Amino acid sequence: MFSGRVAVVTGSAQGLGKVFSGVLLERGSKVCISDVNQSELEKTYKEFKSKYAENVISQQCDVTDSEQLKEVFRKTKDTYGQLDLVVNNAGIVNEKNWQQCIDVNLNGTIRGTMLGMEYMRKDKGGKGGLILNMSSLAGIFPVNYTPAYAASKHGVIGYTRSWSMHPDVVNNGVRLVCLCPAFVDTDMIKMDDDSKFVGTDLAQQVIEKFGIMSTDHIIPVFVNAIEDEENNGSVISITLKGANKIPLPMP
Ligand SMILES: NC(=O)C1=CN([C@@H]2O[C@H](COP(=O)(O)OP(=O)(O)OC[C@H]3O[C@@H](n4cnc5c(N)ncnc54)[C@H](O)[C@@H]3O)[C@@H](O)[C@H]2O)C=CC1
Ligand SMILES: CCCCCC(=O)/C=C/C=C\C=C\C=C\[C@@H](O)[C@@H](O)CCCC(=O)O
Repeated sequence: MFSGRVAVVTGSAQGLGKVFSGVLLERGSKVCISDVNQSELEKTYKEFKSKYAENVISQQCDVTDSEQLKEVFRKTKDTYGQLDLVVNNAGIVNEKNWQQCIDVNLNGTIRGTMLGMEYMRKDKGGKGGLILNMSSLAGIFPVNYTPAYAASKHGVIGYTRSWSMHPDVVNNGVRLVCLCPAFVDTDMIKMDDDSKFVGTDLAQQVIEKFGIMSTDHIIPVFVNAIEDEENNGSVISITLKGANKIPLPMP
């Protein structure tokens, strides 16, 4: 299932993207890691390269820049000859610069999804594959201290679910899944920047309510989404209590 498969993971210099890339490499996949943060990307690349040799390549990429993202896909296909998995993981929280928040989280995911379909659809020369989009519990619940972030993550769910129901996509072997974790122990949830939230105290209260998961807690759900080839269109919440498929709301 993993051995010999080829993946692109955005925002993979650190945090969940780095963990996901490590999981794929450990299981024998080939991975193109990419991130806007060149210095962190370089460090992660060196770390992975020493363990996984030619199974890892790296390409700096800001997901708000279509040409840079296209280059990630081009380089991956040129190097490994195929593409089987796209993890649209790059994300930020920034309520002051809400435009950037939407552009990275939602538009970046849309760009990566469109490229993923272009490279993996059977009618376009691909072999089918999985597009795994990172949403959040903030894509399911309203979040009063991060409205733009919540909007971006609600958008990721709507976008992913919509394509997963398109016959041209389903019939050409591409499936799409959304992961929606609660708080995970990465730099994203650090209270280190006033521009992140509208009300750090409100954020703290909700973090206390949900608790903080280790990145390890997300791995089995990530692995299962890849292994379960019947899984298309799922939106999976992940909290300390476990993982659940969120049913479609009925009007
Ligand atoms: N940490 C958490 O509590 C949760 C995180 N998520 C989502 O998981 C994903 C990963 O987040 P974390 O690892 O927690 O955060 P993180 O802050 O540790 O990592 C995010 C990575 O994305 C990169 N990035 C930011 N802007 C970018 C851009 N324009 N282009 C390319 N890369 C860019 C960063 O440089 C960083 O390496 C995000 O989409 C986030 O919204 C979802 C739910 C909970
Ligand atoms: C603080 C960093 C945010 C970015 C990381 C992230 O995506 C984490 C999100 C985690 C969970 C958010 C959930 C918020 C829910 C509440 O706003 C509330 O509406 C839930 C009410 C549920 C209930 O009443 O039981």
